Amino acid sequence: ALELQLQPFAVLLRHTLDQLQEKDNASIFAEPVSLDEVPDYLEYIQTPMDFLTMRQKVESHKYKTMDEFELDFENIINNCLMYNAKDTMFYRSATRLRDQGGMVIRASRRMAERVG
Ligand SMILES: CC(=O)c1c[nH]c2ccccc12
Repeated sequence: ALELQLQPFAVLLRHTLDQLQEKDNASIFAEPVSLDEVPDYLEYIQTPMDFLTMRQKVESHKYKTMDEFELDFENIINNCLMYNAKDTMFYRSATRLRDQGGMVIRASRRMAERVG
């Protein structure tokens, strides 16, 4: 497809994002944490991140490398591990997403090297 020629990296990141979001089956990372629901969130979390924001960054070509993309993904995880207590579904979902997502990103890195 023409798109693959013009923006192979964006296609790869979009596909990677789709695979990462499949691991978030409760969709707790799908959108920014609501500051209405969680008014104290920004007292604890300096750089909020979520999959919707990442998707917008992919579409606007904000990610130049897989490292930048992975930093935002790690941010989603670490924010959740910091804000939520260990005995919560949120905390456990973050550790599971970290483990399962790690494999997804490693595979995408290898693909990026090939497309490189
Ligand atoms: C990802 C995350 O931490 C959250 C996602 N939704 C939430 C609602 C209340 C408190 C935390 C959250």
